[in-house]
Amino acid sequence: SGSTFYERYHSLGDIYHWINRTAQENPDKVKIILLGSSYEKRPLYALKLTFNDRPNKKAMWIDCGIHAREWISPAFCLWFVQHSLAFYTFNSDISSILDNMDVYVLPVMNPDGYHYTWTTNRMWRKNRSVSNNCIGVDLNRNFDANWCTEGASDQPCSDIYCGAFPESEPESEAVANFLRIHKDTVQLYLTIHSYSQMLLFPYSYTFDEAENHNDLLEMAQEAVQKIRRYYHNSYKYGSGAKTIYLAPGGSDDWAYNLGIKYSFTFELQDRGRYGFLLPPSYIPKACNEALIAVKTIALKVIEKT
Ligand SMILES: NCCCCC[C@@H](C[SeH])C(=O)O
Ligand SMILES: [Zn+2]
Ligand SMILES: [Zn+2]
Repeated sequence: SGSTFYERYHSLGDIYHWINRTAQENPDKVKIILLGSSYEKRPLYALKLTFNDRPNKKAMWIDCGIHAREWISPAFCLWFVQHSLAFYTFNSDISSILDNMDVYVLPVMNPDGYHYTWTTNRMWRKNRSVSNNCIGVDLNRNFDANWCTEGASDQPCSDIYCGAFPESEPESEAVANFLRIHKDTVQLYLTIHSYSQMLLFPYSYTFDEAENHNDLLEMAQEAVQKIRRYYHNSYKYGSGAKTIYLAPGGSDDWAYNLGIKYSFTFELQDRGRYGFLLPPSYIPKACNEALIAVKTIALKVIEKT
């Protein structure tokens, strides 16, 4: 039997069509926001999910596809939007989240790189900006958070090239600009990556603990316990520096320092058997695991604020 739309990976063009179709089919709940454009002048579209007109509601942010080869990431953003629209009335978790928070979803933060993995090099990670003799900046090293210290490279040919300066790239600048403007309403920042099955929180640019470390640790622990209980899969969790590696200039650390005190990086399936080439048949389980974790964290944020 043919798998459904949400159990397949989609080209950039298909995702742009999905964005337009989803907004058209749900005009009262879904708005398209143009955040800016990529280096190659592709639009950076985010969807804003608003399920009621309650005044001065808070919001959460999910970005996907910052790293081009991590195809399960955009697949999750599409999965999340579809699940929210389809299950809002039936699922109490989803409805209590969406009753309390608007959700900004950026399905493909790095469209040039994503397109490049479909046409030319499946293993591409960075964006496609041209520096002197190499292409691409690692957008997750380009934010203004201890920028270009240990865990990033100042070499343009490196896969962790930090860029010429913080927010040198149109993609990271567009996201940073949006979050700066909305920092008082966005309470939860989530950025979706693959692979290695981890739930990470600040800091990754230092081994120092974040001021609400215990809160973040408890929330990650609870989310990981839910994944284990419902999907029998194990995820690691903890601060980025200790749990994965030192990584400065990251969007999560930057959002945290901006004042978004609940900030998490997800590393989705798997642990290396397929890695970035996770087969489409794994999309439902990988996305359901991420979904229950996102719900758990979002509900805790609502509880605490
Ligand atoms: N903000 C850094 C979080 C930890 C590293 C995350 C991974 C995802 Se592929 C990376 O950017 O190397
Ligand atoms: Zn990544
Ligand atoms: Zn990764």
